[in-house]
Amino acid sequence: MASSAVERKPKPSGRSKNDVRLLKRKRDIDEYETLQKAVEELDLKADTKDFSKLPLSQPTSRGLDASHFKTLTDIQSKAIPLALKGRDILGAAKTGSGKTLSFIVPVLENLYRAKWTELDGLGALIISPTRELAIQIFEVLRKVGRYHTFSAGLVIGGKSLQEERERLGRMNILVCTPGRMLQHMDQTAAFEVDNLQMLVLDEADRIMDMGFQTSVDAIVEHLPKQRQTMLFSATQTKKVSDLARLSLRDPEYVAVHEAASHATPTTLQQYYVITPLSEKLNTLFSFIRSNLKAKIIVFMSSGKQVRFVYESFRHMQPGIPLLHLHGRQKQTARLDITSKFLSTKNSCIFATDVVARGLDFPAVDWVIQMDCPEDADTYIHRVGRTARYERAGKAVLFLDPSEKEGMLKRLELKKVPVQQTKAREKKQQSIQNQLQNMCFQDPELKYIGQKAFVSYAKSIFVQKDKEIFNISKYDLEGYAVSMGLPGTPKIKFQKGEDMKKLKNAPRAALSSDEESDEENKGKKDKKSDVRTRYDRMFERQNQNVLSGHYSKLVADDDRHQHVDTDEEEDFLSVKRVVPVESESESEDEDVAASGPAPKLIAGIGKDPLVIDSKRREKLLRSKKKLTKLKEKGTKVVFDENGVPHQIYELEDEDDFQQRGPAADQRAKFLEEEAARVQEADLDDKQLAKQKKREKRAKRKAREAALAAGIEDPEAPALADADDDEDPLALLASLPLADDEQEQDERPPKRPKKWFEDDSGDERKAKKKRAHIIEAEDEPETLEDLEALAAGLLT
Ligand SMILES: Nc1ncnc2c1ncn2[C@@H]1O[C@H](COP(=O)(O)OP(=O)(O)OP(=O)(O)O)[C@@H](O)[C@H]1O
Repeated sequence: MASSAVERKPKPSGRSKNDVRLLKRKRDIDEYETLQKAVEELDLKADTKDFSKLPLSQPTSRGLDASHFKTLTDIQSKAIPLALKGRDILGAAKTGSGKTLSFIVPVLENLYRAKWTELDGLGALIISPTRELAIQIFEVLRKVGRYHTFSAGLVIGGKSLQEERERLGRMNILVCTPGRMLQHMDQTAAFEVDNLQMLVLDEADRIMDMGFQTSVDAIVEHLPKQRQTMLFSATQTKKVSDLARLSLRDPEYVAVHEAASHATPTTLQQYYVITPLSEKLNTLFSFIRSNLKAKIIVFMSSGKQVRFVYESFRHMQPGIPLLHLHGRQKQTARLDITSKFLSTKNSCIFATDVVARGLDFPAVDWVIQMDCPEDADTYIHRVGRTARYERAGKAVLFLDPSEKEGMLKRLELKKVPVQQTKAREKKQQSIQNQLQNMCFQDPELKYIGQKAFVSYAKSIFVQKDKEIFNISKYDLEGYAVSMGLPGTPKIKFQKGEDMKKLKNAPRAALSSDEESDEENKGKKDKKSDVRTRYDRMFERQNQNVLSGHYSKLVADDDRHQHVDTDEEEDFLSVKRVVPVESESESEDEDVAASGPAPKLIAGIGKDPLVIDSKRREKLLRSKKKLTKLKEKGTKVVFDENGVPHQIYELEDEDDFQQRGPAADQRAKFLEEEAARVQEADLDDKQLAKQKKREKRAKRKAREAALAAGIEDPEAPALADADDDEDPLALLASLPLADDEQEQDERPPKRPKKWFEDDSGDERKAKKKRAHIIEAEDEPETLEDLEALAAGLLT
C-alpha cells in the first residue's frame, strides 16, 4: 500500500528553528544597541544634509530610499536629530518645506529603538486639523514606514465606532482628527493610551485655536505626562499658554526661516489686485479665461460662495475643467474631487479653507484669493499650496478698496512681500448680464446665489479684525447685482458669532439654517405682496436636480420647521421636515415627503409603531432599540402563600408617606440608580483595561522568555511552526513592500492616487503574504479607506 505521507526534508543547516530565531534576535538586539549609541552621540551642530548620514534604522532608511528622499530640507536637518534624541519640539518652517517628514522619521525611529511591538499598544499619536491632511500624513507614513512592522491606523470619523474600536486596541501609531479621537478615548474601553511615547500636532496653531481647543485639551488629559511632544506649523507661535496646556518639557524652538526676510517661499511671486466687491466675479472670470493652460486654486470664504461660483461659471464654460471643494460635501465627493484636481494638468478648483492647510497638490501654478483671508496666517497657508519644495508659483489676492490698508499692514507685519498689479482692461469682461439671465431662467441658481450672498456678508460681519473688515464699507447691493440677483437679500446678523467656531463646528452643531429664517421670511412677505411677472418667473419650478430643494424655499409651511442636517444633501435629497409638535422625536422621525403611506404596526408597547421611514424599519430589526418601545416589566413580590403582589400593596402606607412626596422619592431613586450604573460602567471599563494589561504582560513575558531561549510549554504558537520569520512580522503594517521579485509577478497596475490604498488584486496578494484581514470591496468612501487602512495595518 502506497504511503501518502509527505517526506520531510531535513534542514540544511542542521540548526533548529529556535536557534535561528534566537540568532536573529541577538542580531536585532545588537542593532538596537548600536543605533541607540549612535543617536546619543549624534552631534546636533553637525547640520546633516544627507539621510544616509543620520543614525536611522534599516527599515526607515530603506523606506526613505524607496520614496526617493535623499537629502534633508532645512527644517528636517534641524528637527530630526533633536527629535531622535527625544526632545520636545516647536517646529516652524515655510509652507512646502517638508515638515511632515520631520516628525514621521522620528516617530518611526523612536518607536523602533524602544523595540515597540503590537503588545505595547499606542506609541505615537499624530493629530491633524482636517481629514484630508490626516490622510496625506498617513500616506507619507505608509510610504516611509513600509518596511517597519508597526501597526498604524487612520481615525478621522465617519466609520462606526464599534468597528474602529476592535482595531484601535492593536494600533501602534495613529493619525487622527481631534473630534473622533476624543470620542474613542472617552468611550472605547480597550483603547489604552497609558503607554504613549509621542504626541505630534501638525498645523499646531490651527489645532490649538478656538474650534479645536476643547477637544485637544480633553485628549491631552488622557495622555501620560511623560512623553515627547512635537508641534509643527508654517505659522508657529511660542504661545506660553499653549505650551502649558500641552505640558511641553523644555521645548526646542526650531524655526528655520525666522531670520529669513520673507515668511513665504522665495520661489513664490505674490500680487494683490484692488477689485471692488461688485467687480470681483468679473475679475475672477476674466482671470480664468486668460489662464486656460494653468492649474489654479481659488479660495473663497464659504461653501455657499464656492457653490454659486462653481455652478454659475460652469454654465458659462470658460474653457478649463472646473471643480469645487468645501467642508460640507460628502467625503466620497471630497476625495474624488481632490484626486481629480491632482491628476489633471489644467484645471481650476474653487475651495474653502478646508484645503488651505498642509495639502500637497503638485504643480499648482496660481493661488487666487477671491475673498480676503481672515488673517495673515491664513493668507500664508493658502498661498502655500503653490511654490512647494523649491518649485515656482504665483499668488493673487483680490482686495476690496476698504480691505487694502488693513490687510497690507497685516501682511507686512508677517513679512509677506506682495506687490500691486492691475487686471488688464483689454481682457476684463463683464459677466453680469449672463449671470442675471441665468438667475432669471434658473430659480435654483438664484437661490444658491442668495445663500452665497448672505453667507459672504455674514463672513465679513463675524471677522474679528475690524481694521480690515468693516461691513458698512462694502458695496453689498452692487455685489448682489453683479451676482445676477434680482435684489439684495435681507440678512439677519447674530451677535457673538465666531468665524473659527463656525468653521470647526461639527455638522450637527451647524444645524440652524445659515441663510436664516430671514430669507424664508422674505419669501413669505413677497408671496403675500402683489407678485410681478418677474416674481412668477423666478418662482417657476424647473425639473432638475435642485428643484426639490428650491420647492421647499417657496412652499414654506407654517406648521413645519426645517432641520438642516447636511447642506450638500439639501440639494440632492428632500430636506427633513419635522412637525413642530413632535420635535423631540426628531431622531426617529425621518418623514419622507412623498411615497407610500406609512404602515402601522400595532401591539408593540403602548403606542403603535408607525413604519414611515427606513430608519423606523431598521429600528424594528434592532432588539435593543425595540426594548425601548416595549412595556417595561413590573416588579412584584410574593406573599407567604406565594401570591404575587404589586410592590406597594405590601408596603405600609404611613411608612411610605413618611419618606416624603412620591415624586421626590421617584426622583431620588432614579438619581441613585443612575449613579450606580455610572459607577458600574467605570468599574467595567477599569476591569476591561486591567484584563487587557494582564494579558499583554503575559504575552510580553512569554516573548521575553522566548527571546532568552526558554521554551514555554503553555505558549501558543505565535507563528506557523514552519516559519522562521519573526512572529510579529505577521502583523507587518505599512504594507507597501515593493519586493522586486514579487512585483515582477504582479500584473501592471494603474498609478496609485495619493489617498488611495492598494488596488484590489494587490491587496489580495498582500493579504496572502502578510496574513492581513481586510474588507473585500474596493474602498469607495473615506470610511472604506479608513477601515481598509486599519485592516491592512493591524
Ligand atoms: N527631503 C526631501 N526631499 C525631497 N522632497 C521632499 C523632502 N521633504 C519633503 N519633500 C516634498 O516636499 C513637499 C512638501 O512637503 P510637506 O508637505 O511635508 O511640506 P510642509 O512643510 O508640511 O508644508 P505645509 O506647511 O503646507 O504643510 C512634498 O511633496 C514632499 O514630498
